[in-house]
Amino acid sequence: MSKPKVLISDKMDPNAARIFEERGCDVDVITGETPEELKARIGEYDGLAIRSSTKVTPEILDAATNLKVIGRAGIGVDNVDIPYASGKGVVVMNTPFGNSITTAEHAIAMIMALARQIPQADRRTQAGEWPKNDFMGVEVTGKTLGLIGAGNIGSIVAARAQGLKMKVIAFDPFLTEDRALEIGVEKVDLDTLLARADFITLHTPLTEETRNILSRENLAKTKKGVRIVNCARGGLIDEAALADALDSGQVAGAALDVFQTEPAKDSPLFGKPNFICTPHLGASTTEAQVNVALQVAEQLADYLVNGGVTNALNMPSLSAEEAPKLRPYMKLAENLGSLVGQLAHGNLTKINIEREGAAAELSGKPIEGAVLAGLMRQYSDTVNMVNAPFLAKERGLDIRSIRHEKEGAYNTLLRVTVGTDSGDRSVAGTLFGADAPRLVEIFGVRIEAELDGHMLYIVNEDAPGFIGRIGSLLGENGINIGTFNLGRRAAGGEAVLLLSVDQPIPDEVVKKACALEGVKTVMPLAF
Ligand SMILES: NC(=O)c1ccc[n+]([C@@H]2O[C@H](COP(=O)([O-])OP(=O)(O)OC[C@H]3O[C@@H](n4cnc5c(N)ncnc54)[C@H](O)[C@@H]3O)[C@@H](O)[C@H]2O)c1
Ligand SMILES: O=C(O)[C@H](O)COP(=O)(O)O
Repeated sequence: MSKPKVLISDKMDPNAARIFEERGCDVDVITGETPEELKARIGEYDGLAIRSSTKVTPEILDAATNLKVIGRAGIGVDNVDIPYASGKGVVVMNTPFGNSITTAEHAIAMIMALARQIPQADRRTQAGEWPKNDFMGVEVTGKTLGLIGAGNIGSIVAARAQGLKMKVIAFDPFLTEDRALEIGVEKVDLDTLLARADFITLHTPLTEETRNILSRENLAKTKKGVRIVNCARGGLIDEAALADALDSGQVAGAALDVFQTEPAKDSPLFGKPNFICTPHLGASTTEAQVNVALQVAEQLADYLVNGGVTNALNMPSLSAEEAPKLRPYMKLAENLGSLVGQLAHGNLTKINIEREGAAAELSGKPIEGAVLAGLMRQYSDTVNMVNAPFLAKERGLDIRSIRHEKEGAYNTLLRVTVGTDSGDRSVAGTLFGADAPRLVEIFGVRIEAELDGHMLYIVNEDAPGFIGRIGSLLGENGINIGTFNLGRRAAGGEAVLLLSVDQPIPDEVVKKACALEGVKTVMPLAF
């Protein structure tokens, strides 16, 4: 049998190539190629090892006719089109913890550099100026640090900042009071954090919820003279608004490691006296790069040589025997988790996963993992079916798997109920035939829908003419409807509409839909 072939397409510690060879793979290290060059080459390879520079787009994946696995030596996988890779049957793995300490240390270094303007003072001192009177710093002792995102990296930053005698407050919808207590931070809402923090540091993935979380409006709500650090992802801050806030003095200093467009060759922030930056160096230490290179090579080689799955973002760990029976349930479970995660807002406290009829005969753990991965992917791009239950428990979520042997209206059913501040919310689904997952109930309303691609969820008053109005609105905006699914509580009561559409729905169309007569809720969804 020929050896699996792996391409390392981003700069990576040489230990990665060594491990691939030792584990029985052929490996090429070819970095810095253009997308066209990579597209021409990728067809030869079974495995692809990357960092953040290689963009794994649908075009690359279409050309990757032999590709079985992509390994990200690092955390963020926003450079990989995971749904498209999943559709092509390509497993995507990352190394969720290998560079967390290093990145947290970079954030702390940025906080200190901002407090004492070290880069600016260094530049002028080395230019022979000796500008001793131009750099009055601030102490961090006793200051309030606001964490936006208190996951792996955020909680390490919290521990380090506490060592510096800072008071740490955190905004993170997935942070439970127990976990907050454990890491010694005060859990607050975003507006409180903005109003109270002397320093703000961001540690969330880039999602639809976090994009622009420091918008112009939110920057205006900050404490005057705040200092801001972003070592997470570009796109979390409105860079033009930040530049204005630095000019006005609302923000006293900002330090970015990541930019909306990378490589950042130009930015409204460049040249501002109170702005410092690094070129996405958060993970760049010898220690972190050795960690992630070793881990990614071990994981990819194990999958290619032995079929073992570790830290996969789009695949559960399954034995060869169970796999075919469980696979359609896993898809249903992940979709139900994702649906309830996208629709249920507020602090989640509990999750009940009920299996009824034929589903009750199956192993509960993979189904639980799939529900939690779907649910938590809204909050973190490091979550997978293997680590989702662990992360959910660590964050204090009360998770219950419940079996009902007796069949109800369906001979097999999964029901996911989440408890939030505003009450319990529940969705349910079944399989049509042996393997076609279908949603059959949403928040108490019976409906039948396939959850796939881009969708629009609408709750409206059940009244004549509404379907025509929404159809016309989407048509006028060039949005093609794929499927149209309706349900209602009672005639003339609340109705639910779930549409699948061929493209993402722009914000302005969502706003127009919200303004239609009788509409109560409009939410774009993605599966
Ligand atoms: N600069 C770098 O080189 C570098 C290196 C490593 C990681 N990163 C990035 O850092 C980020 C954090 O990594 P991590 O390992 O801590 O991830 P993580 O998944 O452990 O933590 C992310 C946290 O963000 C929280 N979150 C999600 N949505 C939120 C929202 N709307 N508001 C507030 N909090 C929200 C989650 O609940 C979670 O606790 C990722 O984007 C990762 O890609 C950057
Ligand atoms: O998400 C990550 O792990 C970081 O952004 C590191 O990216 P890099 O490996 O390209 O430095």
